[in-house]
Amino acid sequence: MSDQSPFDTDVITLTRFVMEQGRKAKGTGELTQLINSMLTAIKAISSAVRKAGLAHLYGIAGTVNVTGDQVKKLDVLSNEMVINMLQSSYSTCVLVTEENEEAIITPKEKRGKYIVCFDPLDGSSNIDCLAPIGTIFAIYRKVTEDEASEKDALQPGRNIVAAGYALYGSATLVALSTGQGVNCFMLDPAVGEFILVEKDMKLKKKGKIYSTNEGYAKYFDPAVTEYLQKKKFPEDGSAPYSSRYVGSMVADVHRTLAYGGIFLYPANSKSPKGKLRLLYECNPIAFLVEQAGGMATTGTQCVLDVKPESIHQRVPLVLGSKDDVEEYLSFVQKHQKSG
Ligand SMILES: O=P(O)(O)OC[C@H]1O[C@](O)(COP(=O)(O)O)[C@@H](O)[C@@H]1O
Ligand SMILES: [Mg+2]
Ligand SMILES: [Mg+2]
Ligand SMILES: [Mg+2]
Repeated sequence: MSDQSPFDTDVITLTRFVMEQGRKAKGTGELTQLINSMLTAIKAISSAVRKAGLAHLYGIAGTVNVTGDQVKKLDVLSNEMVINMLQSSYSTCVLVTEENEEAIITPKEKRGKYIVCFDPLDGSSNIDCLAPIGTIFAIYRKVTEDEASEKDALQPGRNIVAAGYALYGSATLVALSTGQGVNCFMLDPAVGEFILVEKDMKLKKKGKIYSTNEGYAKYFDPAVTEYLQKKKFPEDGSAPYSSRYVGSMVADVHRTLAYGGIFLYPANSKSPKGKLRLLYECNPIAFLVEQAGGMATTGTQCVLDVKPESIHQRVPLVLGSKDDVEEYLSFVQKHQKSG
């Protein structure tokens, strides 16, 4: 059929893409099953997000989660959806989610070899104002013969087998990497499939946008303050950077991947470890950013090299275009030297 036809009869869906990658890796198909189950949850969350206002799904659920976040109704619904879809894929043994204090051990009869750390709904503070929100996940292989436990999830991000995020924005997009670059797929609601829209996405070496919540400027470390000052008042005659901040990590990260630049959620005097959680926000996102040729650092080491100590631990996060992150690190080093 000519490629001028309006209907692609050989469309690359995410399901097909994952099966082909699994076949190439001569895998058992378990990872394919797992990712496809994650996609089912994402499609269901996308549908719920888009009718939340009509289905009275806005607002708070009335509880606070283990990291002190006020839990929204969509947080709870998304969390249950992901847990149920993943456990019924017969490919998981341990789940870690932002919304459960303890790790969830898959019932023996449904157990597989993968651990999934996920943020079922990212950007909860933006739900009721219709700003973009997302879902984030990282998949690891169980590496010990011990009985499945929370310890299986305490692996450095370098061990990630696959990671991705869904962005519920003007369209629903999934960015996924299984270690061979980042591919982006857009949901075609008419077909209910994610269609490949961008192969092997690469971050620009340097951008023109910085993204951070400047409401914390009073609490910023001097290195952050000086770095941001240089972005606003460059002394080399270059144009100042633009500032963009959605307040949903997935939205701010996807814009950084698409346009280049730098996203910062650093430590500050109020939050000495920053706010974002290592296992289900920083690690999966850092994996994708590195796969797209960018950098993701805590300020003192690559995010993916951090050895996790607890499942909800926070780390400072600065990520984006290599030149921008390296420039930021030069300010951190300068202030470390001057003590
Ligand atoms: O409001 P702040 O302090 O700028 O924090 C915004 C950050 O908090 C988050 O909403 C935290 O994620 P959750 O919504 O999943 O708890 C991130 O998506 C976002 O980057
Ligand atoms: Mg939260
Ligand atoms: Mg989040
Ligand atoms: Mg969340």
